[in-house]
Amino acid sequence: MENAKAAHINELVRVSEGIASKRDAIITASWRRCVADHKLDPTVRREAYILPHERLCLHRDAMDEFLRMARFGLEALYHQVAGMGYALLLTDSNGVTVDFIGDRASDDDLRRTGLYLGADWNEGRAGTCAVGTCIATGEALTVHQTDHFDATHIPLTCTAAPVFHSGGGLAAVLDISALRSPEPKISQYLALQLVKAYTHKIENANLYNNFRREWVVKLSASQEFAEVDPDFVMALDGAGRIIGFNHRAWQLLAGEGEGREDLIGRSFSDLFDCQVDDLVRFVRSLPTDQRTLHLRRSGTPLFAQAMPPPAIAVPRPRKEDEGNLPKPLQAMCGDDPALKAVLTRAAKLVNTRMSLLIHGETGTGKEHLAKALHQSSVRAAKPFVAVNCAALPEALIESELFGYEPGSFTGATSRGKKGLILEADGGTLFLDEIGDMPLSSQTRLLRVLAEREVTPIGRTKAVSVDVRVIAATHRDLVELIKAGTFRDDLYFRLNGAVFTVPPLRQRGDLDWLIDRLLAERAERDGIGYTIAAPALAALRAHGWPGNVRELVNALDYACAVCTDGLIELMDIPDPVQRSGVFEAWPASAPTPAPDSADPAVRLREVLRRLHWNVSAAARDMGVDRSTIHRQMRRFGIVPPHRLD
Ligand SMILES: Nc1ncnc2c1ncn2[C@@H]1O[C@H](COP(=O)(O)OP(=O)(O)OP(=O)(O)O)[C@@H](O)[C@H]1O
Repeated sequence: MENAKAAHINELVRVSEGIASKRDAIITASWRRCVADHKLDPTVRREAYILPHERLCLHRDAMDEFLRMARFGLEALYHQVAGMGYALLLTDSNGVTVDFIGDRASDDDLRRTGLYLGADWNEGRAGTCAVGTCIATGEALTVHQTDHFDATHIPLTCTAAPVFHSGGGLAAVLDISALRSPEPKISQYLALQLVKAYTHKIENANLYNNFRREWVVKLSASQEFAEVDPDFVMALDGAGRIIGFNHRAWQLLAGEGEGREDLIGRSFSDLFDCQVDDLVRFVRSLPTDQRTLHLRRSGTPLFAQAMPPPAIAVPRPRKEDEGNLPKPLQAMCGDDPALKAVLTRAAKLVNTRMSLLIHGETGTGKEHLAKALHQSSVRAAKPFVAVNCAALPEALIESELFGYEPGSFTGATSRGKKGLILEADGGTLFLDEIGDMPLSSQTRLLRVLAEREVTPIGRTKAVSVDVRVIAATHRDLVELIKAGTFRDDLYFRLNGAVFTVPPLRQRGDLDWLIDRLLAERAERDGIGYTIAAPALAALRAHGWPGNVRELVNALDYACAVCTDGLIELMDIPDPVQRSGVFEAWPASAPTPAPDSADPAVRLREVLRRLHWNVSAAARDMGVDRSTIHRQMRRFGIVPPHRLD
């Protein structure tokens, strides 16, 4: 045995030095990666590494819902191979074994060799192995006996295949391994086919689970299999765009050089000779042998089955919905075409259960819009519950949102807590600053959205809940997804429809808004307000970085300090007066003497503070980058790196 290990190490060294080998290319490429990239020494043997229990729990918690769903697939596969000496491992995308089924009689051997719960099979740690190399390449493969990099693993045969998320990223790896096997690698051929078949089943189950309320289209070359075991599965939103897919669908549809994520958002009718509205025919009206559609690129015919979203009882639109906007939405804007278009589209969705996502800078009125949507809907008589995800401490967010049973954790009150989601039952839950929600809460929120159930902390049984979720953010969620701090599956659930509330400086109805807010204050205070021309000019000239909130505050201040209801320039808050001058500064004006209230000095200060980053300064001052550039030219401000 020691000789075999020595020969193995010799071969590894030769291959890593570039000498050709008869082994599969995927194996030799991995050996070279282990030496060149992972800096593993072929002569050093490493025992299997099993994560401590607490760390394993973190890995398991992060994919809790997926694990529950995949368990059935694991058990079904284990039944197929029971008695043949195989153990089954499901690892996360880092190679940590988060689920495991093995023969109890071999428990000690399995644990020692790392075929066990908590074992880390990342290629960087374990060397060439089925799980690690599958993660590194995205390919299904068998790593048989001396294919392993580390001589410690030579007795094993391991076969693994990737399981992808319905949004494209790697979700998990399914592995089937044995402590002993015949020498020829071909002996594992059936194991490879089985693992591939089960990863496909798990992917499909995950997709159906994630998109229970969307159109799901199943396609197969066989009429009989389209329903029961389709090859290609896709989820579509109401506009017919792809929002989820299985790996085979990606292989079928992706163009040259396209990544998995590129398929998201593609129009179904661009890829197939079929519109989303035609899918209804594939549900029941056509005989099964006529339920075919064709791939546009190649003309390939495929049999189709479609699962429609569950029917939602939408009450007949009220009279006012038919032409004009519902009153609460109407009250949000004057004659601004961009905002009007947003409100008109939103009005059509008030009574759907679709989750909505509202984008916009701070203070633009995202919560105001969410409330107006709630008040315009049939849920108006039920609660509107707003949660600021950024303001809730991470430790409290779960108990605040999901509630808890009496005494379920240290610090829990003796009466327990209902939780904000259940408080909103029947009404609307507004999740402000959703981009700041911690990942663990995102996982639980996803389950609430998918299953319409909440499980309060300390309770084993879920409680069903009926909420309309509207989320808002001023952050770029796609960037957060790329950075790994926001779940892509939650994003796809939330963005049933996306609205962007324009910043106040871009709105064409500022005068209307000022009038409206003053009229509201007049009614509140029992006094009529008039605004003098210079004061109005200052309001018009301001950049409003704080948007409507800043305007509301400015007018509240002006109403409080003005005399006899006449708002003069001096009644406007200082910063607004000043930046009014700043914005309206004539191009030919002489450069003013330095003074901290001076716009040139202020701009220079902001730029210096933000290391001369024009975009950051524009954000800080609530104006466009072009305004900053223009004003730098006007005031002769030159960044230090351009001085020479
Ligand atoms: N169209 C509007 N008409 C009247 N008041 C408005 C309008 N839009 C916003 N407001 C008022 O402006 C203030 C800020 O609005 P809101 O809280 O909805 O903004 P937001 O975009 O949710 O802010 P943040 O991102 O900071 O949470 C509130 O006092 C709100 O009542």
